[in-house]
Amino acid sequence: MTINYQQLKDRPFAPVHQDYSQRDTMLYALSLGVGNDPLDARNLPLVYEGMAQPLQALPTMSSVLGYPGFWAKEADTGIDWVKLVHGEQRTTIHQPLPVGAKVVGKTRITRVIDKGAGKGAIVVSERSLEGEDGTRYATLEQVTFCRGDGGYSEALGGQPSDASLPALAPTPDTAPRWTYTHTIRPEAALLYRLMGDYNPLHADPQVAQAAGFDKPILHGLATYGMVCHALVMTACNGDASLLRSMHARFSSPVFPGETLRTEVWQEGDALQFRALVVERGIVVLSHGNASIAAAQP
Ligand SMILES: CCCCCCC[C@@H](O)CC(=O)SCCNC(=O)CCNC(=O)[C@H](O)C(C)(C)COP(=O)(O)OP(=O)(O)OC[C@H]1O[C@@H](n2cnc3c(N)ncnc32)[C@H](O)[C@@H]1OP(=O)(O)O
Repeated sequence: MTINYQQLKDRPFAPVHQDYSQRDTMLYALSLGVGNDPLDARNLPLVYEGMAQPLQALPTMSSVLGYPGFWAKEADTGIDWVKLVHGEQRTTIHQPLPVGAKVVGKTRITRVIDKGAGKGAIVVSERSLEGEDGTRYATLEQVTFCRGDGGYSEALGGQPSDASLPALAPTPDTAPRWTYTHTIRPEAALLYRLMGDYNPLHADPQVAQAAGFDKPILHGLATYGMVCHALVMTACNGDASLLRSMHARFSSPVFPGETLRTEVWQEGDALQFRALVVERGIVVLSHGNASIAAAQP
């Protein structure tokens, strides 16, 4: 299998229409473990519709709506799908997501980048998430690191390679303003895949081993959703509607059952963040940059 640059750039994606309800919104949050700390009532408006504060959708729910599925597995892509991992996710929020709506996701591939033989290739796709009434909710950029596809530009008589996305700033060396800890349930990946990413890497031990991991790893977007929850609980003081953008790099795999600690820095409306696995002491999500609607006290 070899990536065909032009075929990939031109790959058509049918618009994905989705009608989701407040039950889906609560299930999304529950799949990330929201609510497993019953003593923190600020979590309840994300998972329970009966509070005085109305139910809210976590902003990263946009990453599972209008999602085109695990299309990299289709033979026409030429991608060695077993070896791919999610590299980065960048989300720009135009309007807070309703807790239920009819939406449509429109996906296109914007960049294909050769990192060199033995290193990998990067595929960047962009999805516009819109309401069926034309409201723009979010623009999502997904960076896929295709570990098995490096050196494609030398194949097929020579192929182009696009410029990389602008680099994300690393987090500061100073102490973070906030930390927030999530206990990741052992079955978290089996639950999260039901949000629409059925990549067997997250469920099947044999596929995980073929990809070079001891066991199935957690979806990058599950870690991303947990970190978004941490941002909402800290810098947004529980108000999910304040988040305006959230960009981050997946720097190392996370395994279900581990403990995730998110660290957050704030300067005015700009946030920086990263997340570590406590048991192994390693950074798993880095280069986190976000913005919020107004500086919080
Ligand atoms: C297409 C269909 C869509 C499908 C979407 C995804 C579907 C999901 O089901 C899949 C998942 O959720 S996988 C789980 C989440 N992701 C991960 O666990 C990946 C963790 N990260 C890694 O393993 C390494 O960082 C790794 C392997 C990514 C890179 O490590 P190294 O090879 O050691 O990289 P390094 O030598 O440090 O750098 C080489 C060049 O690559 C750039 N880079 C590094 N990490 C990156 C990352 N995470 N994302 C994007 N680019 C990255 C570096 O900047 C460097 O670039 P340059 O040579 O230009 O300086």
